[in-house]
Amino acid sequence: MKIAGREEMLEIERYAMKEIGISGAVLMEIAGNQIAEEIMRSYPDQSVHITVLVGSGNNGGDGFVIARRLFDAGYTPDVWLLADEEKLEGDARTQYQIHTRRKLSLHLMEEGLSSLDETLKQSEVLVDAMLGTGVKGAVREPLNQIIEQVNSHDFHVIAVDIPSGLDCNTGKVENVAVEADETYAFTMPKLGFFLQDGPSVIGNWQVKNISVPEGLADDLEMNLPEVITRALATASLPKRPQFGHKGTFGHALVFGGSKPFVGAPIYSAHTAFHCGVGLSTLVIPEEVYPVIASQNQTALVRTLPSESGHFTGAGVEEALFEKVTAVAIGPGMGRFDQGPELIRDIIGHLDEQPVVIDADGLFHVKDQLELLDRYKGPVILTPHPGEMATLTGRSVAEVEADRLDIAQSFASEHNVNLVLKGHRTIVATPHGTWVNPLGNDALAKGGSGDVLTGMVTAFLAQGAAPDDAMRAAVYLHAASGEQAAIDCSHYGVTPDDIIASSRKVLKQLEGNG
Ligand SMILES: NC(=O)C1=CN([C@@H]2O[C@H](COP(=O)(O)OP(=O)(O)OC[C@H]3O[C@@H](n4cnc5c(N)ncnc54)[C@H](O)[C@@H]3O)[C@@H](O)[C@H]2O)[C@@H](O)CC1
Ligand SMILES: [K+]
Repeated sequence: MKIAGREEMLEIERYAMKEIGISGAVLMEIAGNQIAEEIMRSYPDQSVHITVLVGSGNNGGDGFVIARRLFDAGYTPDVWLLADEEKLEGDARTQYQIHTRRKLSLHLMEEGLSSLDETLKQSEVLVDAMLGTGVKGAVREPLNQIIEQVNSHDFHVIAVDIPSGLDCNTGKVENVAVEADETYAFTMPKLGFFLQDGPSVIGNWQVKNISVPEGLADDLEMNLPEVITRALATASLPKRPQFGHKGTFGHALVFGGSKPFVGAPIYSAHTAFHCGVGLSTLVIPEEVYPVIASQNQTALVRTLPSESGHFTGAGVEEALFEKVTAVAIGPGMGRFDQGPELIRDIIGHLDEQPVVIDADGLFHVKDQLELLDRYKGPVILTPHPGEMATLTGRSVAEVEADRLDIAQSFASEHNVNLVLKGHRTIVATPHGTWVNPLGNDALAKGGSGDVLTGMVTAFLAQGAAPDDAMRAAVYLHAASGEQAAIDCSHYGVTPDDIIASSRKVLKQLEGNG
């Protein structure tokens, strides 16, 4: 499922109209019909009090269609035109004329905001057709006040295409936006659904096909980001030959650990094991061996010389003699003077196997990014926004405000594969971008990132291509967090619960495949 920004959506719709020949009025009719049908399905009782708020642009035009279809089906919605009727243009004007010529009831702004508030107080369902993809900047008077009124009421809010006030491209809410329970997006979800404030205002979202198939984006040679759907995540999992032996399923190696962080590498190595690798090996500083050995049952363990609880940088060659098929560097590694050299040394000794760099591994690599482009095998980086800020020399706020572009350009510039973690995690390669639609607060805990590293490394070790491994891992990780929150509460989820839930989720995905 592709994701569009404002300009791409306009170009695709223009193409559908001009080159394919479906008129804007037809598109609007289909769009409005689709949402009216959803409302009628959810609310079969025609006495339900529905209010439709209609704005001045084409989003408002959709609102007129929804209202007309509801009237036709025996409902009696309150329809409010929140714009000067003289200024309506194009298809929206046509819909307004159909509405008034049909003598369907319509409230105008002259009736006053207090009268509108009276209507809102009695409403059970609110259809938000005020502003769509065309919103620019902060919402102006009086719509900003109306949106605040809408948000203060407790009815079911259905947003047409996008909640009014949410920026389609950036996901930013400048001053105010409708807080929707349901958003029905036409043709494709919009970028803003996944960025900044978007996830907190869109509610549950669904795409409605209005006879503009997303495939038109390919005709126009657009390289759009895609949603990691359940089907895509399933298809991205490595295939498992039924008669394979443990050598078939790869060997994951996790370089990490230090005196303050003994749990991190264990989480990564255990996760790899739970996600299908034949063998999982921990490479740790020898001083932490007793603690790690006492907590670890699944992974093989190798130790390297250490000093003050960290690797000294010596002995890398010995740790890599196994038939390793993927390497993770960083979980719990900490910061120490020899870190950059250690990373160089590990990468220098690898034989084109995929390498995942996370946590302080990213800190040690930040001043030698050329190393990544030079390496002949695939490189996967899994930064959270703070680590991404370190890698790019920006502030966390700058990274968060421009996640998608920053991830895309970093991946292309350094020829790496990137998982930019966050509430809606982004996967970027030099060739494509994907957005994970899942994830919750249960994942926001120390150790959760180490689990994700273990998942990516596991799938790479089993032979998945980097984009497949990243998509499968971020989806599995987030779905496991959601599952764990159901089983253990949002407060109580630990990394071990995420690992345990990942088996449930993998079982469901296996069943789908
Ligand atoms: N283009 C098409 O073919 C189709 C468009 N559709 C609908 O059209 C929408 C886009 O329509 P438009 O491009 O007309 O734009 P919108 O209807 O989203 O908004 C444009 C109107 O909002 C006003 N406006 C913009 N920024 C504002 C602000 N900050 N404060 C207050 N008012 C503001 C503008 O003056 C303009 O009148 C989509 O979201 C979708 O709902 C659908 O009907 C399907 C077909
Ligand atoms: K809207």
